[in-house]
Amino acid sequence: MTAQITKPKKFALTTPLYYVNGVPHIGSAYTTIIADVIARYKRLIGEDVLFITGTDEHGQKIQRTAEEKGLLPQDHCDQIVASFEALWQKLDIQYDRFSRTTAPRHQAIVKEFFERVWDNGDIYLAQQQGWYCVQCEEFKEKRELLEDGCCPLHPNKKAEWRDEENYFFKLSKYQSKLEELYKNNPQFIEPESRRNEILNFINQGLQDFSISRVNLAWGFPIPTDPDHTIYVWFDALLGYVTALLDPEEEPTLNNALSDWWPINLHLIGKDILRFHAIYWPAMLMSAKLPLPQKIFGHGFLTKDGQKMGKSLGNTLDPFELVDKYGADAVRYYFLKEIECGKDGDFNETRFVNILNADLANDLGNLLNRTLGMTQKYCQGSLPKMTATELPQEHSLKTIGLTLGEKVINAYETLKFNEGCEEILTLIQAGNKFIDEQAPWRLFKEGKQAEVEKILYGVLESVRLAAYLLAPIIPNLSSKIYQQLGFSVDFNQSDRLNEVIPFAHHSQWGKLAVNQGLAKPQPIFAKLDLPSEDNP
Ligand SMILES: Nc1ncnc2c1ncn2[C@@H]1O[C@H](COP(=O)(O)OP(=O)(O)OP(=O)(O)O)[C@@H](O)[C@H]1O
Ligand SMILES: [Zn+2]
Repeated sequence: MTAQITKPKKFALTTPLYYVNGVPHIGSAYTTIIADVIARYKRLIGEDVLFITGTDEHGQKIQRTAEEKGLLPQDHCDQIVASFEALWQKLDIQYDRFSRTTAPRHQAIVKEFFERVWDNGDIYLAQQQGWYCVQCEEFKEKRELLEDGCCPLHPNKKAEWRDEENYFFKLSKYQSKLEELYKNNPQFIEPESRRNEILNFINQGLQDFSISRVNLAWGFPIPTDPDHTIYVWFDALLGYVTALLDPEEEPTLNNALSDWWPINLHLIGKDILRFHAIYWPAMLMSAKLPLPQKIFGHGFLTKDGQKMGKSLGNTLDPFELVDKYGADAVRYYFLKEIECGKDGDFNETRFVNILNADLANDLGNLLNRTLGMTQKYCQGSLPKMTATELPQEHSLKTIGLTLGEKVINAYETLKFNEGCEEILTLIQAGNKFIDEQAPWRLFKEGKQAEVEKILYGVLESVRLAAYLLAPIIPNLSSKIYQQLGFSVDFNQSDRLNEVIPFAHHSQWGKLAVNQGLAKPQPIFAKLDLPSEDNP
């Protein structure tokens, strides 16, 4: 008899390909952290993951930025790309592919795709007149602009009048097909508020959009007319497809789409929703290709209510933030404190307070004090008992038994803040349990079995919390697991599900009997409040 080998499920996800008009800021980091958490979660449950990020390097915005710096566009792009890569390393982002739209093989993919759409009769030449926001690389309706003619997302940049001959894509032809798509797949655009935004927009009737520019050197030429340059967005969206090629593979659409297409999730900010939820599926329909499964548009990190952005310069330096507080702290804060989908203001005092409360006081302290007591009362090894010996009404067991399922559901639906809250409930209950049960008193009274029972329940709670938080705080979870006697590093991305199988470790009561415990060491030192609050 031959054993049946079931192949793991595949999951491909992307961040936007970020414009290289400036070094990455905390907003770019926000999307990439969320995508990394999803990728890590999917790997942990044993799925085969392809996590794509990268950079969008063409267009007027980049050409102008390079000119201002007196650099060749390609040199400018290379410099900025290096800082993106450095930031992802600093934040422990485990991406599989970094897609750059200036890669020569990307040009081959764009050309082949363009030709498909052209052959389908969906491209024509016409006059384009309108207001163009170079920062968005998008035409805007007059009514969308602020009174002074600036784009609301870029209130320091005036939209520019354009009147030129462009190639157009027949978006209007796909109106009813797109309506059908949204109707038959209510989960294609999430969250609900973003879906409604797109439904409202499409209800006004879709207009064809121009997919070429004249008088712009920095980009790929239109294959049928080299006087025109392909519109940066047409090119950029295809960067997701190029990323699917294996490193040495010949760049053809067939090769690119053979293994990982269609992509399961495009994670983006709400600023680029229309491109992904309308233009992109229509372009794919025109090329007769399957559509991605889901577009999720999260909210903005804001400063005084305004979107933080490279163009506006009202951002925070993520390098500084990580240097000061560590990668896990930054990752945790954004996932726990901001509902994925809603906007969130960043405030450093709040940041420090949350981390001190959750990671230093609740989680770190619970591990530390419980391990300390285990050293003192149980000679440093795990109480010789199993979770089945704990009564059904045990307060931590009650929470722990259903926690895994709740947290899985939170990860699957991108409700990370709810997942974190659920886990914190167990941690806080653990601290309360120790205070109430006072094992130090029981130890003095010689009630060793009771002491062991208490410590086991609490250590198991910390273990379960650490496991379920591992996609968010991989370094802290590794430290906790190691102190609990497992030789595990959650940053080891392959075979994690074999070493610490999800089906087992995500459940309550799996701490092994007789496991050797390490000496307690604080996992997260309390942070100082930023200087303006700490005179
Ligand atoms: N303030 C923000 N909050 C959340 N995500 C952001 C923010 N700013 C940028 N992003 C992420 O980056 C994507 C946009 O990338 P882009 O390279 O255009 O950055 P940008 O800083 O918004 O640039 P610019 O200010 O020039 O428009 C968004 O879709 C989102 O994924
Ligand atoms: Zn704009």
